[in-house]
Amino acid sequence: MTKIKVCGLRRPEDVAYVNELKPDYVGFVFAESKRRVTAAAAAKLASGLDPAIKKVGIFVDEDPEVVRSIAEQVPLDILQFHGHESPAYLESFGDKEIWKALPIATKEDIGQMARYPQNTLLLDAKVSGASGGSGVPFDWDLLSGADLDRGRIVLAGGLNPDNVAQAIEKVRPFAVDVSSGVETDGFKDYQKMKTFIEKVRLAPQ
Ligand SMILES: O=C(O)c1ccccc1NCC(=O)[C@H](O)[C@H](O)COP(=O)(O)O
Repeated sequence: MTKIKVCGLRRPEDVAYVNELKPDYVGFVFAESKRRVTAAAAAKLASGLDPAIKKVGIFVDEDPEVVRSIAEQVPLDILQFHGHESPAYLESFGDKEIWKALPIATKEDIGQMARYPQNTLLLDAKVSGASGGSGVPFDWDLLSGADLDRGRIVLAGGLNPDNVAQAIEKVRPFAVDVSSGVETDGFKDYQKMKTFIEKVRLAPQ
């Protein structure tokens, strides 16, 4: 079954929605973003989460000491990096599970996948001026010929209830990641989240 990550939780209502709908992962954005949360706010939200839902912290070219400090305050299961982090930077977090985001717009971008053989890769749209959470899909056909069996692939970028089944059929990712596609006016929307999760669970696997 394709796993589901809902990214960008920032309100107690968002926690109530995911506790009911039970995606596999939720994300807290600690990078520059309209969805940014402080470590204290994320810790409070995380304390109310169903413990079966894994917590992912999102960072962009952050000082590793700041990442470590946030991971001490918030019980993060996974660190997700959306900047220019090198393999050595990622290795500095030891055994912690890491997801490395790669922005994709061209076939050349696919070549970056080989740089990170150890990590789960999150393939996202490359959008000028945004590190993630843009709500824009990339051309999934760019992945034809890519080594999608190299390890876990998380598909992100502009997924929504209307396109997620097609995305799963085409890419067969380990997980799908959504943020903008389950929002209305910049806030998480219960009905969209519910429909998105239903579409994933009903998609032929
Ligand atoms: O969501 C953000 O605002 C964000 C900002 C900076 C770096 C990463 C960010 N999000 C990371 C995610 O995992 C998003 O879910 C992913 O980029 C997909 O977002 P969307 O296209 O809005 O579904």
